[in-house]
Amino acid sequence: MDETTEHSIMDEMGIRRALTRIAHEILEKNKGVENCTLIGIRTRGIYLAKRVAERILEIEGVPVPVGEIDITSYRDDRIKVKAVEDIQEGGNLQIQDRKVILFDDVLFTGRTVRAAMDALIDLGRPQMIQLAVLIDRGHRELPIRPDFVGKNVPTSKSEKIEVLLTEIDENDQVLIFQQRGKQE
Ligand SMILES: O=P(O)(O)OC[C@H]1O[C@H](OP(=O)(O)OP(=O)(O)O)[C@H](O)[C@@H]1O
Ligand SMILES: O=c1cc[nH]c(=O)[nH]1
Repeated sequence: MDETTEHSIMDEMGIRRALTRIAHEILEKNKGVENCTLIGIRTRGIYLAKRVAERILEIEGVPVPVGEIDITSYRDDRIKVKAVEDIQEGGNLQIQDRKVILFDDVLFTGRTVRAAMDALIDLGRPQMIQLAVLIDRGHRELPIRPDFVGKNVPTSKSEKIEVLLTEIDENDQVLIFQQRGKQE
């Protein structure tokens, strides 16, 4: 592995509290979740969206549709469109005229989110798009600002953030690394 000097900056409890707060903030900003659809960007954004939907159900007693988007093939100039799938029901999700809340684990340059927004707009015209991220590490290269943030983490460009989630990793944790060979 390239990375050295690893530090944990968020543990399981910290992630749980941040997602609970984001669930409350989504409910407050949207005055409920009527007409809202949560869409997670592969891979970990999907699990974050699912967890927040579970919190919203607990708090408000209202189910909110959750979908996923895989933008691997859209990054930068690639234009191929892939379907948004409903990971709860296995079918396609309607995003036309919906308030779409996009989820990703880390926001860095903003290129992934831009690609996701391009793909969504190709698929149908959402009423609006909001953005939720677990970690905002700065260094934006595009004018993109999240509406909901688990934790703002000032970083140098030579550092790397890694989000671990129990759905696919050994535990829930956020790590920061100094990448060897990269200048601060
Ligand atoms: O704002 P950006 O500069 O686009 O960076 C953020 C993206 O980087 C990571 O994905 P990555 O492409 O590293 O793939 P991964 O999800 O498989 O780690 C992360 O999951 C975000 O989607
Ligand atoms: O530090 C970073 C930057 C982009 N994407 C990540 O997952 N981590």
